[in-house]
Amino acid sequence: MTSGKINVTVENIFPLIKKFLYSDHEIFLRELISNATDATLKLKHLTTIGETDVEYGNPIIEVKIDKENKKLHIIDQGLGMTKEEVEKYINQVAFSGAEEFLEKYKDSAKDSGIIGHFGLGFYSAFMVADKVEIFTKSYKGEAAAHWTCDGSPEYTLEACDKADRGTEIVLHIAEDSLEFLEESKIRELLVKYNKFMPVAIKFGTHEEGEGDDKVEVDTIINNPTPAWTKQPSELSDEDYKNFYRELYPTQFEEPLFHIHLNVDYPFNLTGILYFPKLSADLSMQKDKIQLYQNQVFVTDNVEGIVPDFLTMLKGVIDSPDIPLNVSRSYLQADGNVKKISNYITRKVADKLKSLFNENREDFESKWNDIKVVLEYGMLSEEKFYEKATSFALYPTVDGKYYTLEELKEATKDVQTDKDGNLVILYASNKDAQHSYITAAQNKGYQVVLLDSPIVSHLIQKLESENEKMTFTRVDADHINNLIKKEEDTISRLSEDEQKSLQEIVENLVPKDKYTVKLEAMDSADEPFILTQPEFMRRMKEMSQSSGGGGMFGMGNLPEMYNLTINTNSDLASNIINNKDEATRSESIKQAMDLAKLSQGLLKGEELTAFVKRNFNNLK
Ligand SMILES: Nc1ncnc2c1ncn2[C@@H]1O[C@H](COP(=O)(O)OP(=O)(O)OP(=O)(O)O)[C@@H](O)[C@H]1O
Repeated sequence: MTSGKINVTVENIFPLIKKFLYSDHEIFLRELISNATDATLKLKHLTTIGETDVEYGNPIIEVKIDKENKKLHIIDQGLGMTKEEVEKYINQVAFSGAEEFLEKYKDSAKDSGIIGHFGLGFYSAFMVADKVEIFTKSYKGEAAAHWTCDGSPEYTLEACDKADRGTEIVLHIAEDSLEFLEESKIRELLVKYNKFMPVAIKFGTHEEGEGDDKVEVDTIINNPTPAWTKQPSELSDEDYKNFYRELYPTQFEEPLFHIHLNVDYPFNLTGILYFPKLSADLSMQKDKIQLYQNQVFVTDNVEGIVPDFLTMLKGVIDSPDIPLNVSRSYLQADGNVKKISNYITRKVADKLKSLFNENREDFESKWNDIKVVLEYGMLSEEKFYEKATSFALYPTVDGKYYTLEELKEATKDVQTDKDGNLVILYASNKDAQHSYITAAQNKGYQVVLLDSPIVSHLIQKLESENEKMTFTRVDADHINNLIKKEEDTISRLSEDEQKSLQEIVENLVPKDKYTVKLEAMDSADEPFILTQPEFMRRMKEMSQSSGGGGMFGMGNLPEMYNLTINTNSDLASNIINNKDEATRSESIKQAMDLAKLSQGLLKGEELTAFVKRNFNNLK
């Protein structure tokens, strides 16, 4: 028997490990199963390259709870360790055997999927155990070894009579960590971290079959070959959908489509991303993208790794090239991570483009479910904006879908104003802006429906990228003024009459809310029209959706409206010709209320008074 001191510079490293190594104590199980997986895959590798002729067979890893004795066992059938190796790999903390193995078998081991490289994983066992034992027998056939350590730097190492190849780690669970002896807790951790690890993991048994045929079989908690580890050519649409269900068993909605990521140079990354149907409440997206390293779950916080606008997607990414245990700001500065993020953006854009090209009708039918993500991407990632010009869609209120180029082509003849600007008309709400939409359609204009929350920002961007093109909401002005053409209708009222009409109305409506304008329009057009100018409204919307105090301090701007009076309407003539001030005021009030009503602005007390007054008039 040997005994000695574990070779560390700090006298007692274990309290430190316990406190600081990982804030999450539960990851000890992930670390130990990773070691067991590594040991198994290393043996597989050695048999593949003919270094050993031991029978590899069908090895599994077993996790066993011994509640009575407060022990947790992790047993593998991997390559095991000789006494010297325990000495070297376990006693020399922070000397990682995985790295040495990879160094030695550099070229051939690259694709073997070996996980460990920090060299502290094993010691995370002391976060939950006050004593740890290792029983291990090397594939080399030497006598088995038994190592014991009670959390102080002293250990013992002696021979033992373990007969089978492999390693058994026994954790004597500490009093403050007894939860790790609960079956439900261990199952939860296995499912969280090891659901897709590459070696089968047994946790308990269950019965299968009926009656006399009933047999007890091992319960394997993982799928060692998840879809993302396969080639896209091996997978059908149904396989991708099944994998989605495997990832999110409580999710009933099917994904809209998937993107298979697969690259090994200049960094290694595999994965499958899914476009989910987004719920209206984006903050509700609770099933997030999961990050794995060689099939070991790491985190579902992929901020900084996946571009912001894609964090609403679901699925997995697996990359050994993402540095872990580092701060998020470091991540963002890491060159590899930036490349990974760019690659993901590009793949997503390419996939969208091919979906658009291959089946445009289908793509159009999905547009409403994906547009928020894409529009957000166009705003936040310049590269994505460039690619998206070929597939971003602008649906009209009557269900036609145009790309921006097609929209320009379809509208340029009728919607170019006298200064040569193409005016794209849009609505944000089909019902609320119904009368304006109809008026525009009657003129032969196309009205696109842009109703995502960030639309004001998007059209600002589109205007700055496209010369001589502006967006105007259908209700931003009277139909005749939306697209200013060179045609002046003659006014029925003389200049003097117009002046006095303006004065009469201005005296009756609050000046700080309404700007009164006279306009000679078709006599059949509405006599009083309220509109909110595009610029004012858009600035207000943008400052609201940017949060905080608002862009340019415009968050608190009062609502300002243009009140346009149609000087060719009968009502305008009546007001001028009516010399009785009381009835004149009454008809102006009535007209004002009707104009407000059509904008949805007549509310509360005003609405009650309006309804009452009109009923009275019917008496
Ligand atoms: N179950 C096991 N079977 C065989 N060797 C093992 C086993 N567990 C640990 N070892 C050996 O001990 C070494 C140290 O393990 P440890 O977990 O501390 O570091 P690592 O796995 O190399 O890196 P990481 O910190 O990323 O886990 C391993 O590299 C391996 O050589």
